[in-house]
Amino acid sequence: MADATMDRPVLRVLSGEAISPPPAWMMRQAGRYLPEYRATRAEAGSFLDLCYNPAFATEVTLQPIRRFGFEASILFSDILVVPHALGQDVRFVEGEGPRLDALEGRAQFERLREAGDPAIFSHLAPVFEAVTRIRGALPHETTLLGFCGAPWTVASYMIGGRGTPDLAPARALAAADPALLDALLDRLVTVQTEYLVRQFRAGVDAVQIFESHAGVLPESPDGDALKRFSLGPIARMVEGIRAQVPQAKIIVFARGSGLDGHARVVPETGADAVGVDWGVDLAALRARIPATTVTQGNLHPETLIEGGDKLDAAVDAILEATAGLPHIFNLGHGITPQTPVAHVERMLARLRAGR
Ligand SMILES: Cc1c2[nH]c(c1CCC(=O)O)Cc1[nH]c(c(CCC(=O)O)c1C)Cc1[nH]c(c(CCC(=O)O)c1C)Cc1[nH]c(c(C)c1CCC(=O)O)C2
Repeated sequence: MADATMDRPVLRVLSGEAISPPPAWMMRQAGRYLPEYRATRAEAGSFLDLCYNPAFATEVTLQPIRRFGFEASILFSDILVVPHALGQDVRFVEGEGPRLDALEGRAQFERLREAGDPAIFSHLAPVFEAVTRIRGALPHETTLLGFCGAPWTVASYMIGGRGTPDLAPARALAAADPALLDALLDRLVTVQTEYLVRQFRAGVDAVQIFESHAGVLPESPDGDALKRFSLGPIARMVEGIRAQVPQAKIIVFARGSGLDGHARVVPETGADAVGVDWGVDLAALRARIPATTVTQGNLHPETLIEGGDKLDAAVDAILEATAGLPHIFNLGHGITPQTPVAHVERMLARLRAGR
């Protein structure tokens, strides 16, 4: 492990080292903007068939590494395989996104698998198999990232049955039956702690926890909803993972939590790095947090679509805001299907110009 850490630039940054230019990867780097992804996806069948087939999942994970030589590779899967493993029906509707059988109250909660049910991890076995294959196929110096969704983000999909802009169903359940929401969050903390531990045992070098819905939370009686519903449950996962994998490197991406929320991520969760969304002023965040804190991300996915001089300037601004500081280059949210591949190449050329 110690040797691999020294050889893998992303792991070195996660240990606190500033590298210039910073190592790079992109959220959703295996996805529909790549023709080779669309071809494999067509061959695999449905999106979930792709996720649960270790050979196909390995192939699409490696595609962006072959094409662009990113310094990190992220396991190809989805945050919603966990509700699926808990026994909830999950489908991906073409052009519309995920659909789950909404968890509206106690009756549906009682039907979910209990945290200790071995069927949960036999359902997820193809994910661990994919991790081991990917690690075996990646260049030695490429960091392999595992991931899962944060408890609140996953719970909001389980309750709403789909992505909704205001998360009204999840917030309504929180108001009507707060104990039920707590029970659901607890189950997700327990199951996903073990899920990430098993990803480490299968071969990932680090993990990212995606709190995509940190910007929309229920009311909390103590006025600190971010702690109660998001950072608190994530902190319990971080502690649980480290109890079993002491050297585990963990990135937390709390999208929509604002400058204050981003500044709280590392101190309040114990994570090694904070993922920065595109809405946050990176220079202002860096001025607020200790120089030793590791940051990642921030490039607006729309700027990548736009390309040209604006893209160059945005890359330069990120380099300037993080000069001499530990930073991993990334977007501030996932790359979208309409992004031209040539713009990704331009972004990397600008970034690597000084190398
Ligand atoms: C909220 C969320 C989901 N999934 C994920 C999140 C958190 C990050 C974020 O906020 O975007 C995380 C995710 N989803 C996917 C990955 C794979 C690794 C990667 O390359 O980043 C990761 C890390 C593949 C995917 N997950 C999905 C796709 C597109 C599906 C396809 O190929 O048809 C991919 C490549 C589908 C998905 N999955 C999800 C949604 C809302 C959608 C539909 C949106 C869309 O269609 O782009 C749930």
